[in-house]
Amino acid sequence: MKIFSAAQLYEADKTTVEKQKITSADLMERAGTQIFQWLHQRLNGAPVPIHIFCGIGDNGGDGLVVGRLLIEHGYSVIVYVVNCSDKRSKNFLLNYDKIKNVTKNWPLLMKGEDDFPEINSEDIIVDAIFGIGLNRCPGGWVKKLIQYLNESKAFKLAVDIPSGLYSNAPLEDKEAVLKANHTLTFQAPKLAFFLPETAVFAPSFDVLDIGLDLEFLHNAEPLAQLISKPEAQRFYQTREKFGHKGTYGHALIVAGSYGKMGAAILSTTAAFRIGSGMVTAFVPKCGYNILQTAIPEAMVITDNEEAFLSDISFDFEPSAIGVGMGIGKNKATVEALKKLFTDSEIPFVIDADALNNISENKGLLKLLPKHSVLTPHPGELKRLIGEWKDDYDKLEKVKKFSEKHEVVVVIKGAYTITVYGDKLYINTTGNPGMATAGSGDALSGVITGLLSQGYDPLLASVFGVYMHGSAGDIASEQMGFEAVMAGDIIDNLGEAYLDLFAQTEPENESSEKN
Ligand SMILES: NC(=O)C1=CN([C@@H]2O[C@H](COP(=O)(O)OP(=O)(O)OC[C@H]3O[C@@H](n4cnc5c(N)ncnc54)[C@H](OP(=O)(O)O)[C@@H]3O)[C@@H](O)[C@H]2O)[C@@H](O)CC1
Ligand SMILES: Nc1ncnc2c1ncn2[C@@H]1O[C@H](COP(=O)(O)OP(=O)(O)O)[C@@H](O)[C@H]1O
Ligand SMILES: [K+]
Repeated sequence: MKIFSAAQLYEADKTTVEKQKITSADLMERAGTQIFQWLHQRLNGAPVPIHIFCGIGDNGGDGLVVGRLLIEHGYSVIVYVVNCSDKRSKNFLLNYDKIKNVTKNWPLLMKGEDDFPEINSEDIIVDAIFGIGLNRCPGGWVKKLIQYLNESKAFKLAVDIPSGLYSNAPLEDKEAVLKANHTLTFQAPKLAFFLPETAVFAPSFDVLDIGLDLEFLHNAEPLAQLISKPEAQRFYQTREKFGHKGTYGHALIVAGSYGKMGAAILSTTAAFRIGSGMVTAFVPKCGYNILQTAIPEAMVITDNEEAFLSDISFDFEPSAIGVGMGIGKNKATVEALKKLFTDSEIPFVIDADALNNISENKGLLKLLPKHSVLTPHPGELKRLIGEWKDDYDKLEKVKKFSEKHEVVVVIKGAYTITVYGDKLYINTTGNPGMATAGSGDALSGVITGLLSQGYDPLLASVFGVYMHGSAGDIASEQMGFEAVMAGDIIDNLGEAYLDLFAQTEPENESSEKN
């Protein structure tokens, strides 16, 4: 699924009106009707008070449509107009008139703090104050209203986007954004829903299809691609009936040091579980018995040093190399990395201490084979590219870094974002159960294992991140977030493959669940 900018959505809106020969009011009616249906399906006529806060633009117009339809269906509705300006939009005015036909309780005009209503915790708040047309940070009493609503325990449903959030620009004041419990967004999710600083305001959302022109949406270059099951299914490469272990490559995992041999075990196992034909672990001497005992399927080569890596030499040609998990920052290890990067031509997966060593010895970057995959968590990324002002600045810096060094960068997080050149791929699987030691080691093993099977570096990254998250989701469903350990993610990679093509109940066609 594509993520578009606010400007592109306005353009899509315009094209749709022209091509479908409808008015923009018709489009607003579609949007409002979808929100109404979502609520109606869940409330089923329940007499719960619904407070709808409408701004004076088209987002407010949507709120008025929802209000009218709810009133027509007998719901207990109070509509407020957050009267922050006299410049009301055409479609706001049209729907302001229309709502007067269905109720004697005209919308309440709010002009300041004295007008803030009492809201009970069992009530529902619909936030239609600002949508993607927000053009400055909310201030004055409107900011206070947002804070007032945030303090309420009532369920908060945002229309299109939580008010105060820009769809694709940095946050100015986090005190001036509505903290929605759920957001119903039109046609395409907004970039702000996926970035750490802003995603907290839209922790869950549904995308409502309002029938914007498909040709326009198809041809428009998105800000980012969202990777869900349909995309992952397209990336999957079928296992051949007559394939043998050589067909699926020989991955080399260069990992571990004294006290951190678990990292090598996790990555090696993950490379196997994702489908590598053969996996060799390269570890310091102290890891020999540990690896051979923990993973009998793996071959093991040891360094001359007992406790850390000093010379990474091997006598076969791996089809992919994953390096860095738990290797530490010994000087000899940095030299060993230098030689490894210089001698190899195939793309690497670079993780953990290999990233930290690169950050401290930037010359190593130049030695990396093109299209290598770097998998930093936010701390490692900061060491690699320096501080950023905000999430958007971070993305721009990573794009530049990716272009300059011709590498894929996987920014790990709740929504992991893979960056390649100026393209962004946002993953949708994964959960807080995965915030546990070693889950990153599992991911680097997964990506290395996919590379070894012939997936190209970008596909291996995007598909690997999806599968790793999906395995984490299955593990969490089985045992709850808290109990998940990295090994459980790896153990469920097989289930994640099965889930990729499992038959499921058809979803409501008009909405995509997040
Ligand atoms: N595009 C689509 O496909 C469809 C879009 N639809 C809906 O339209 C929504 C976009 O509507 P929109 O363009 O009218 O903008 P909106 O978000 O209501 O806000 C603009 C108003 O707020 C004001 N304002 C802004 N910032 C402010 C501030 N800090 N403090 C105070 N005022 C501020 C600004 O005032 P001004 O700058 O003119 O003073 C202006 O009046 C979109 O999110 C979706 O819900 C659907 O109906 C159909 C399909
Ligand atoms: N809240 C979360 N939601 C989804 N995925 C998460 C969450 N927290 C962590 N993860 C995933 O778990 C992995 C953690 O990696 P990392 O921080 O390198 O762990 P470690 O260094 O312990 O191996 C990443 O793939 C990250 O995306
Ligand atoms: K809103």
